[in-house]
Amino acid sequence: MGLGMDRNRLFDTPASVDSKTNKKISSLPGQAIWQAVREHLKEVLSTADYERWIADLKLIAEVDGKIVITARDRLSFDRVSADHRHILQRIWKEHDDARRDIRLVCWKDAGADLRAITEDPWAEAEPEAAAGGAGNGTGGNDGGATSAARPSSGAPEMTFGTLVTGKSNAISVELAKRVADGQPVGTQVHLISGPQGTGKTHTLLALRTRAMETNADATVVYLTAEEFLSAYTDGVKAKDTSALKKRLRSATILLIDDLHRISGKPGTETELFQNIREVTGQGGNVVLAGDKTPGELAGFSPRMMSELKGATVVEVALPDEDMRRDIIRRLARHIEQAHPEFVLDEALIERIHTGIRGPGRELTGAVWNLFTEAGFGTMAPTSDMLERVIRRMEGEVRAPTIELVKKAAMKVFNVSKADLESPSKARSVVYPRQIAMYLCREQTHKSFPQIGRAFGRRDHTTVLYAHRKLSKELATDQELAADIARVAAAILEMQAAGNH
Ligand SMILES: Nc1ncnc2c1ncn2[C@@H]1O[C@H](COP(=O)(O)OP(=O)(O)OP(=O)(O)O)[C@@H](O)[C@H]1O
Repeated sequence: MGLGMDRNRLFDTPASVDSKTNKKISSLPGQAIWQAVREHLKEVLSTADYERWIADLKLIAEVDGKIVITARDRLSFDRVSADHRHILQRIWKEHDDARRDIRLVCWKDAGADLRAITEDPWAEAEPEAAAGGAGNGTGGNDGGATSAARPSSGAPEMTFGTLVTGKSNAISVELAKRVADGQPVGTQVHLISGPQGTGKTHTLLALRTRAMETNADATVVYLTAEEFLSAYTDGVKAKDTSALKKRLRSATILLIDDLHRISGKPGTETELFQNIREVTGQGGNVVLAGDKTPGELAGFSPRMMSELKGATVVEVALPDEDMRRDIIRRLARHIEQAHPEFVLDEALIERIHTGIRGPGRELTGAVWNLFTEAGFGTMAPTSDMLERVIRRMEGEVRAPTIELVKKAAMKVFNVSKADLESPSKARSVVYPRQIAMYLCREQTHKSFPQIGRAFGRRDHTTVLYAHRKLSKELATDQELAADIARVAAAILEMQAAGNH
């Protein structure tokens, strides 16, 4: 895959200086590095995550020494910021001898400085590709496949053959197989619920593959709730949602992933509800997946709740010990077929199982990281390599709580919790509060409204404003950057001391 190639060759164009901001800007820096970074990410992320969130990112410029990578819309910006920013940064630095920092921006919010030096990076995308992403809500079995289902190099396909089954997911797997095979399952709407990373997407995509293999008449449409939301919003803006409706209603099996992500959006939810009704009215099946049971879901309308409560609900739990070992073992064996040097013995498998505390996603992530550490499978993995992977991953994936971020800011700036949550506009309070809000957004994976509520029930726009302001100022304000780093260091220290 040519990793490491061109590491020292930067395709930088001569830098210019923006007269208003005084920032040094050059367009198209390090495209060769970006290519290598994308290949590397393809190896370490799941196929679904890579195709859904990374494949569409564009590197557009270098501004004041930072590499600017842009996401097409707020949805992908938010998701990449929350879930993949750290790994993107780390892998970039591995490939860039200059070890530049990355700045992630949403193209829709990009400032005039960036728009002045680069055209809309997606303008040239061929219509098919542009339509197949998060935009139009397609994703059936007829070639309009959703990004999540596209195969990529390396990772095993998400089928029932590669899904480890045990006590924690036996019922959801059985349900999915029955739906795929067209066997009656009682209701026509089904909800698979369970914690993140436990294989719900894997199950839906496996269902899809099986239905396509066994039933030529089946029309399977898979899309995430966010893709639905985004397609619906685009349709409303264009005053035409008919294409989305037509597509969804053609389904004999409709699969909607990450359902919880549209709770609290009444228009979208009503539209989804009507599509569900339409599919079931024609005798089709709908399988929804999300990280909450109907009882835990908040923010849905009574009509949608009643629909969900009438559904068959199957819960997926965290995998037990044997399943965890099996998830690691199966992926390792899969990689070994293409990379015979990459042999994971039982001791290493055991160490991944004990060292990585998270669910399936983190276990498979650890195997891919070890693969990378072992020269992309060109060397036998060793326990030293694995210890490095575990240290990196466990450091990276443990997000602090909002309360811990507050505590760290209180310690660094010597302010009280009451100050941070108060309406005070004194600079001595506003400054630490904004830094705490900024770090909450960067590190806790919480939404703007959740953070706002935790800071004296403030509106989410206050948090959004603080985050935008600091993100912008950080590029030029060394003192601010140092203060943010001090709070981030205090968070790490407190975590090391067992605080969460
Ligand atoms: N039981 C399992 N067998 C094999 N692989 C698994 C299993 N559980 C999880 N994985 C792997 O972990 C990764 C994450 O799984 P997946 O995306 O399906 O989880 P999820 O429950 O949908 O998560 P989220 O709620 O965050 O969307 C995938 O690469 C998947 O193949």
